Formats: sequence, structure tokens, C-alpha cells
Amino acid sequence: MGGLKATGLFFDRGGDFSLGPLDITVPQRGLCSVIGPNGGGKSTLLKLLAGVLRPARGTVLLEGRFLSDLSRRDTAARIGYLPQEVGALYDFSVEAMVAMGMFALDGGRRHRPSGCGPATCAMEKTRVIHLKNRSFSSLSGGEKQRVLLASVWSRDPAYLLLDEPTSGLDPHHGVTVFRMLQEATRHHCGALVVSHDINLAAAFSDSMIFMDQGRILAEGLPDEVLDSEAVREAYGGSMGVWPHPDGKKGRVLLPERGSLSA
Ligand SMILES: Nc1ncnc2c1ncn2[C@@H]1O[C@H](COP(=O)(O)OP(=O)(O)OP(=O)(O)O)[C@@H](O)[C@H]1O
Repeated sequence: MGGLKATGLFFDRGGDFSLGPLDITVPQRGLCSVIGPNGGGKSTLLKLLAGVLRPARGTVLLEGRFLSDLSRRDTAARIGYLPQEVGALYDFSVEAMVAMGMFALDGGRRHRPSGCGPATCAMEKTRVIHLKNRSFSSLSGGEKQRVLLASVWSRDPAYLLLDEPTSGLDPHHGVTVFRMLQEATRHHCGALVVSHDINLAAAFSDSMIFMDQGRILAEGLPDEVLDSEAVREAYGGSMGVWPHPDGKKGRVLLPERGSLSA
């Protein structure tokens, strides 16, 4: 009954693109990353699981209840969805932006250290506390991304659906975000994270999904997925899969030597 579970999920945009039918479960614990080429359907999948889009066929169950039967408030209290792009209508302060993420908070919930309000804790986690009085629009792209992540995080959701949370982040902050996700998903939530930072995603995820043309073409352990025929076909020619340089950490996707100019 637990988890966020889609069965026979199908969505048709009416043009060339359709998604599914596919089955997917976001478990109550663990970090699963979704990778794949541009336009492959990753964001569409997240929107369907978050209830932002309605499937043409199939069901999405949130802990045994049909997502379509739940109010936006109930959904937002359990699912923390970070879209790929967020346009702010008004220029709020960073602190206000993060506080707005808590509007759906369902009472005093788990894992919140005393003495630290949820918005403050979230801003500390994503390292934007020093920006709290700045206006959102004045921030750099990567800073904005970390503020939006804090906004989702502040609600302490049971399921995180994050669309490219590290886009625009420098490598240090990218690692910080994935570490934070790894830690959280070990103890108190499950996450499905769309990312083009494939090597970071592979290093920190428990499992991985490769999507293209609205289908799941490979899934399993990150190493298995990176080594799959589907990934080779999609990126082959320009990218190759290599052992991680430290010899222990699995595999990395890097440009093929032959694809670099002499
Ligand atoms: N609002 C929309 N209206 C019409 N078509 C759309 C819309 N949003 C996405 N699409 C199309 O649906 C398909 C899947 O898009 P989606 O955003 O899910 O891909 P993606 O895998 O997340 O891509 P990317 O890696 O580039 O973010 C693409 O062909 C895209 O052009």
C-alpha cells in the first residue's frame, strides 16, 4: 500500500510524443535518478506523478489512494515537487519564497531539530541562509535553484519529485545537494530525481532509470543502467562508459577519446 505507484501510466500530447504505458514505483525510502536524452519524457513523467498532469490511462496511487481523488493540499503535504522551471510572479524575498513552500505543511512532523524552524533548517541544508533577506530575482541561477529546493524541502515531504535540482549548480553544490538527498532518502523519504548530471546521479543513487521516447528502456543499479545497451545506443559515438577513477565507485560516462579534437 505504501509508496507512490503508477500502473499502466499513459499520456498522449496529441503530437509526436506519447508516454507509456509504463509502471513505476517511488518507494518510501531510497534515491532513484531518471536520466535520458532531451525530450525523452522525464519531466512529463514527474508531472504525472505529482498530479500536475492527468494521465489518459492508468492509475497513480499515493499510499494506496488515487492521486486524482486527493486535494492539492493533501498531495502537496506528501509530495514535494520541484519543476524544471519556476517563474516567480512577484519578487519575494528568499525567506518568503521558502516559507511559501510550507503552506501545505500538515502539522509538526518528523525529523525537525528543535530550535530550528523548518524554513530556516531547509535554508541551512541547501546553504542559502546567508541569502535570506535578498530578493529572489536578484539571485544567480544556481542560488535560485538552491532556494527552490529549500522551499520544497521545508515541507519535509514523504516523496520528493525533483526535476533537475542541480542544473546551474557548481560541482561543489551539486555534490552537496546529492549528499543531502542520499542522507534524507536513507532515513525518511523516497525520491525520484531527473538529472543530466549523470555521473553525480550514478554516484549517489540507489537505482537508476533511463528514459527515451516516453518509455523506460533500462532500469536497475546505476552501473547496470550506464552499461546498458539503451544508454550505449543513445550516447554511443560521443560518450563512453568507464570505471570510476578511484577504482571503487562504479562507472562514469565521459566523452570518448575519439570524440575530442586532437
Ligand atoms: N507543454 C507542452 N506542450 C507540448 N509539448 C510538450 C510540452 N511539454 C513538453 N512537450 C513535449 O513532450 C516531449 C517530452 O518532453 P519532456 O519535457 O517530458 O522531456 P524531458 O525528457 O524532460 O526533456 P529535457 O531533458 O529536455 O528536459 C517533448 O517532445 C516535448 O517537446
